[in-house]
Amino acid sequence: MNLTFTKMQGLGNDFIVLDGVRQSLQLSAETIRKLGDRHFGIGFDQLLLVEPAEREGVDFRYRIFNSDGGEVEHCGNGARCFVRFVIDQGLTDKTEIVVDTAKGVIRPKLEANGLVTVDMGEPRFLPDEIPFVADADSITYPLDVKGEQVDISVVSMGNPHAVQVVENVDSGVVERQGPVIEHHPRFPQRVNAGFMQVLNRGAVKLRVYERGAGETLACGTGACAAVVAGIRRGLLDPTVRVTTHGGDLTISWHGPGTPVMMTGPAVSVFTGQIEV
Ligand SMILES: N[C@H](CCC[C@H](N)C(=O)O)C(=O)O
Repeated sequence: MNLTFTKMQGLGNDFIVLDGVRQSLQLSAETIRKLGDRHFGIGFDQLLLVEPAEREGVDFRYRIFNSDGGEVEHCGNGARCFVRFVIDQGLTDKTEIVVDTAKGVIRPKLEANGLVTVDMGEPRFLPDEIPFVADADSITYPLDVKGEQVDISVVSMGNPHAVQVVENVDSGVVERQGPVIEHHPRFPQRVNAGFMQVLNRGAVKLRVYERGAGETLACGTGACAAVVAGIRRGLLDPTVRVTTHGGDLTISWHGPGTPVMMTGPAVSVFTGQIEV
């Protein structure tokens, strides 16, 4: 089958986006892994599949697959690229879109300045909601990382995140601890491992070693989880600039019962075709 795809990126977190509205697509995990291979395939962190809405009041459905072939619940940078894609492809004439994802409904909006703002939904914290193995709910949890004792916060944005506050994100801690935390036995569905360096109450640096993809240049849900964790720890104000290796995101959260809001860029790189 000849597959048309659009290569996109949000702060260097890169995707291929497929139109599952005008064509019916069923891709196996093996095909997704092959497409995601940066040497033998196209290469991406995640594959985004745009599908027709399945119910009233929703414009589209959007599915997300990591480069390891696994389907996941949510992707923040991907949500921004999704909006850019459906508008560029003429699949909608709206600029504010209601989208069904595996984690629930999100509402991305293309702003007049070309950036995209996404209502990322409410964060969840209870261990069972992550999922994370713990005896009780807490702001932080001690975690043994192959002999290193660290304190993490756990946050679900629909997908699981373990967030640490570190002195220096570029000290080697991401390379050393990221893969170990991703596969830590206390995370039954694995986890995205975030490392946050607090610069001041309105600015952080963040690196994320992602579940099923390894370290990415930026992680939207990871930025949301990190800001929420920092606010709950009393370290951050409600609106924060998150600086990643791929660039800056603006994240806002006003406490329990409110959604996390994310604003950032979305860029189409090229469109191509490939035989699958
Ligand atoms: N890069 C995505 C996160 C993908 C999440 C995926 N790595 C997982 O949850 O397994 C983002 O911008 O939010």
